[in-house]
Amino acid sequence: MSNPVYLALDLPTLDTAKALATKVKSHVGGLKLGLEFFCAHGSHGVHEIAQVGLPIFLDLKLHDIPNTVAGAMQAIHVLEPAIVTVHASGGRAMMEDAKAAAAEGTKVVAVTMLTSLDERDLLRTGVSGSAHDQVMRLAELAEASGLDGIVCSGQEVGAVHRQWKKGFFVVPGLRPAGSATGDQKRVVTPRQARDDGASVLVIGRPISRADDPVQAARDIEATL
Ligand SMILES: O=C(O)c1cc(=O)[nH]c(=O)n1[C@@H]1O[C@H](COP(=O)(O)O)[C@@H](O)[C@H]1O
Repeated sequence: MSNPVYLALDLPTLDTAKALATKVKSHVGGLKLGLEFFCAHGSHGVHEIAQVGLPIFLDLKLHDIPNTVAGAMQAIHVLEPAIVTVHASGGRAMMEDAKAAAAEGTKVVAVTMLTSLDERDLLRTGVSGSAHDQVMRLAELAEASGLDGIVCSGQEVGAVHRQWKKGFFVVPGLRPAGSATGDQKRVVTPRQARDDGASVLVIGRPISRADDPVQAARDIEATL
């Protein structure tokens, strides 16, 4: 089985991101480039990181009217990402058009409820009920819209997997036992998420901020 860990390269410079990716590349299965990276380094940065030779997850979390999101999806064909994110709360038409505009080999997955939110945060956005119900509702909408899968926390992935057998599930908010959670609120261990059906494990700071990132990546790999 290939390594399910995608390393989140949320780092200040292109050089540090590329150096880290090169160092840990034998111990992770892919590289995730998010908003911080893309705003700073754009397409040029993505091409640079692609040279490391691992699949690229372009985490742009697109959320706009259908026409605009479809245009953005078309604009990134040239970057050949393995995975791209949109927000499920953008609605069915937006997700349908995003998938229709994506390149053939790109998986489009919908962010349901960010792992940095808990139920009190959800209520403040006007949504009452549990994180579980919110994720299940948006997962159903993403599946009906023809997407490949969703992003959710490890606390919900088991339930979503039981409901959507062939879905592709991206799980961030992962922390090895005993490590700092930082801004993440719905957290599980990488092993727990994998056992519950995660297809991809997104891990950033537990590797990138470790004193020895290679050892941290190896230690996580050994638990899987
Ligand atoms: O879409 C994501 O990747 C994502 C969704 C989500 O709900 N929570 C979440 O943390 N992420 C991303 O996953 C990564 C987690 O990083 P760490 O908390 O440092 O492991 C970051 O790059 C986030 O942007």
